[in-house]
Amino acid sequence: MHVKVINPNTSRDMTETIGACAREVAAHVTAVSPAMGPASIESHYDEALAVPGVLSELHGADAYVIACFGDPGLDAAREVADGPVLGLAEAAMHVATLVSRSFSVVTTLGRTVQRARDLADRYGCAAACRGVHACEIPVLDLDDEACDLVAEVAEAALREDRSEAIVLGCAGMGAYTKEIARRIDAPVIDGVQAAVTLAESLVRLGLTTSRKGEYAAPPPKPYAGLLAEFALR
Ligand SMILES: NC(=O)NC1=NC(=O)NC1=O
Repeated sequence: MHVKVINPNTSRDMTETIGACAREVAAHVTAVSPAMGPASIESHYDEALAVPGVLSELHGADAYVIACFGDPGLDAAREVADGPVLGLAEAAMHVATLVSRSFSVVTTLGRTVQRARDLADRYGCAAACRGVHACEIPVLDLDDEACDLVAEVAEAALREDRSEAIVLGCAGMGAYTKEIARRIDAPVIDGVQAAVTLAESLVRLGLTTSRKGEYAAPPPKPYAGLLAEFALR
């Protein structure tokens, strides 16, 4: 079973971190980053510019994970991938509802908070998502020292929201998962590990994206300019 984990940003260190987290829960994982895209994703603009690169990587595996908490390009990926596709937010939020009645999201910048709330609503998890809290830390500053800050925000989130679990709102936080769970004595869900595990489960169930309707293959048409190189068709 081969799961391809696609880091939509082009920061190699993050791709390494993401791959290491994924390999803790799955045997055959390839962690990649597209040749083109933003160094990190912290805005709608970054997210839009990350999608063509994500779509160009959807080949050569049994299942795919889009390893960014905004789930960039998830719906488009499901129209063209040859196996199931999971996003971090969707996977982590659903896993959180399997171990708690309510969860809080701890994310990077305040400007991405509403996006996380929108995704909770889209995935049917709005009632369980008691709050989204930002650490106000840029994605590429999520180094070892940042773990303390993320843990503090997680502890405060549980208290303020009266929630029962924490969803980490960035692929770059995955290395903190066990340490934060130890400090706050509550389940902490890393989207990378949740998505990889669910991806493998779908393959084991013999399930992939339905082609009946919204996720049917896109209608054939020309794609002009640079997109012609990346359009998977
Ligand atoms: N909320 C976030 O900042 N998400 C992310 N930006 C990235 O570049 N990767 C993420 O997971």
